[in-house]
Amino acid sequence: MDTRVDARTGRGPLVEEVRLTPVLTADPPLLNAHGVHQPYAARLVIEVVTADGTTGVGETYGETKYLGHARALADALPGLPVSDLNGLDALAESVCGTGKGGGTGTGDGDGADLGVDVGGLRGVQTADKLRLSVVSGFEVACLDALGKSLGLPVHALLGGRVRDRVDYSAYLFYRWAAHPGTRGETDDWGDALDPAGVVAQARRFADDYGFRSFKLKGGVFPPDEEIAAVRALAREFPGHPLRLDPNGAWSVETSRKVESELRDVLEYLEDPALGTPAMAEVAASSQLPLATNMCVTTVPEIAEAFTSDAVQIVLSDHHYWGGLRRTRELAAICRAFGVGLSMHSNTHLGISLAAMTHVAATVPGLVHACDTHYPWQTEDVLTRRHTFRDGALEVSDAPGLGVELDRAALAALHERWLADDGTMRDRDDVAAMRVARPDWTVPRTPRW
Ligand SMILES: O=C([O-])C(=O)C[C@H](O)[C@@H](O)C(=O)[O-]
Ligand SMILES: [Mg+2]
Repeated sequence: MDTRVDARTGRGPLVEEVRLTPVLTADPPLLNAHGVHQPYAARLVIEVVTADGTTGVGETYGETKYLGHARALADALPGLPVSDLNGLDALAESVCGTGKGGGTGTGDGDGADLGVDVGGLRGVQTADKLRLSVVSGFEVACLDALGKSLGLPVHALLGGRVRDRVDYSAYLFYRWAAHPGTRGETDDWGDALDPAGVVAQARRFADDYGFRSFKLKGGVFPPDEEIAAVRALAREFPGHPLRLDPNGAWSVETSRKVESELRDVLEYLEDPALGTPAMAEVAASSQLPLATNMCVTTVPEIAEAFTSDAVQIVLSDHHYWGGLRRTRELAAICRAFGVGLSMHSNTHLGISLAAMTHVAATVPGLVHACDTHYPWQTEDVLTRRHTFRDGALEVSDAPGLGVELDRAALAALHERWLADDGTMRDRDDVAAMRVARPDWTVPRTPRW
């Protein structure tokens, strides 16, 4: 019997089993407004096995607070048709909670606002966003399984690709050569702590991967030093799209000063100031577009930000927006308001990069290269790493995501997670900074 599609219901095969594998993947000592990356970052690999013997893979954040929801959803999912993605959303609401008191499972189900996530780097943390971040990994795994089952690539399930390649930008970080303390892997990038170091890093990104757009993670040094670094990049790469992102570390006044000094070389300025009202003040006098992955990260934040013209580009992230279909919904809302769309990235593995590439391939009018941390990740759970050519990834037409799990690599990264005493399982850039600077505390905002 053909179990791919049920002739009576028109639905895909039923989910039989869900496997969750939390992992710790090596992360370099990348600096940001809050501190430094820990030596290892937690990710969760989700496998959905269906009745026709297909396995789909997805990936999302792996911190402890995500795992509780993921376990509840994994227990509830068997029996649902893998094509029933609206059913997946509803199921997640019932087992994880909605932020409106509707939850019966591990979700806290009350009080939408849980504060900010990882020191605010991922924006506000609400009960809904937590659930959506978990759902995103399951949705990708279901789409991968369904695509494999039907012999179709994920982009086809989203309506089909409108481009053959997706452009990515080089994500430049101030960084140390090695992690302080006793833990962590080493790499051969060396440090980058001044304009010359930033330019050398960008040169390597350009030579090795062909990236043409460059984003510098700022908010690390006083603004004048970061302005000098961007100026140095503009001299080395004249005419290339450049971005600077201090993660809201500047006051409105400082943001305006930086904007006026860099408006001739930047493509956009990303989250110069914290929160929609401050962004709107900066935007009012800015000749540069402002981009965000901090003040617009949930649907309820859209109306104020768009109607006050606080942001001109939203950096979507399918993890916290709730998956690939919701990313396309966000894209439609952005189009309606004349707001641009591109993509944000945290530390992630190749499964998420494949998912980002599939959805990006289907979004019309994607004119800005997407962010990705992937080149910083020396480890992966795939049998074949993604290869950037001319700063872009080819859109795969293989069934599903077009990636294959490397079970030995997955097991090794899971072993590391099991062996960890808990310090690396929850991202804490402030604690990681304290290893080098015991007096380090959460920087006040705005810092400059
Ligand atoms: O604002 C951004 O682009 C990010 O939040 C990306 C990452 O979180 C980045 O800041 C990091 O990992 O340090
Ligand atoms: Mg950002």
